[in-house]
Amino acid sequence: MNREVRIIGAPSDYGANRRGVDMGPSAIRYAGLADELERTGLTCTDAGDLTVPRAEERDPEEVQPTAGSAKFLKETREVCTALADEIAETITSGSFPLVLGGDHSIAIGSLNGSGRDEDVGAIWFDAHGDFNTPETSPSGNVHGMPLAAALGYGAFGDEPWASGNRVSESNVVLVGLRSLDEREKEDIRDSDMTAFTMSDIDERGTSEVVEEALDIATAGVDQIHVSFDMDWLEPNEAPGVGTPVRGGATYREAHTALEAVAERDDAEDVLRSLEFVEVNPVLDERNKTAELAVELAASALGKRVL
Ligand SMILES: NC(=[NH2+])NCCC[C@H](N)C(=O)O
Ligand SMILES: [Mn+2]
Ligand SMILES: [Mn+2]
Repeated sequence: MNREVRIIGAPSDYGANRRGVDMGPSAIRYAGLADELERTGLTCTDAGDLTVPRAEERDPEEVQPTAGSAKFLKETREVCTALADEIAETITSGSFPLVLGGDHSIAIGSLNGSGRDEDVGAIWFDAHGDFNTPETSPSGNVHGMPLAAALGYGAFGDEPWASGNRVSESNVVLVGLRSLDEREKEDIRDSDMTAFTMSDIDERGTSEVVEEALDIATAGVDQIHVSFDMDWLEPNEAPGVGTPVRGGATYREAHTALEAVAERDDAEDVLRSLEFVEVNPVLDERNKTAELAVELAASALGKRVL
């Protein structure tokens, strides 16, 4: 990474069913993000946190799980619009946006900001597909919907964020899936995205899968957004997440994956923006998950063992 890194906190928990993920950005900063990036040889500035509507004012009705809806859409729109603007400005100014979530709903803003002026691809490291729509979601939680939202599926087709970006669907690659809802499976299969499951990683190995993901994500576009959900990892490595799923990536696989991203970026300048989401300090063990996010951010941005 040869650009100045600009840290942007997006402390929203409106897309998740468990509170606490709004404290993710502080936990990651507290775990030493800026120092670690500087030790890696990067210059970085911290833009602070975006303003998020006050949780105290949330509608208690919307806190209940409701299939076939999208909870806190107004608040999510507000956060994502601000985030998209911040990312687009950061890129225009020649810096590199490193976004700290917050739950994964903030990625609607990240994809919009990253894909505002240019066709972009995306790699999505996640246990989940995050491809539900308000119609298909079993939970109503928008953190299970950001890819469908940014690409304008279902009721999201009417949202300004669907037409407001140039994310190219055939350049979107999901990596390491292991928990999908039934309708979501069908919709991923029917989409133009590419999906690699945890079984693909078991059979072929992390390096090969991530190299292929990078080839697909960058085919015909210059740059990509990388979205990293901490629940991609095995829960014992990353206990501080709201929706843990067994059978995740190991500590070493996670570093391997992000080192591959960094190497490709070194050679071809492919990284346009990067985010780490779903760190929930309330559920964490002594900030372990935030500390891991710091390590992984450094790997993605060029830290090497030797
Ligand atoms: N970003 C996440 N952790 N997403 C979890 C989504 C879980 C489930 N598929 C849902 O729609 O509710
Ligand atoms: Mn996710
Ligand atoms: Mn997830």
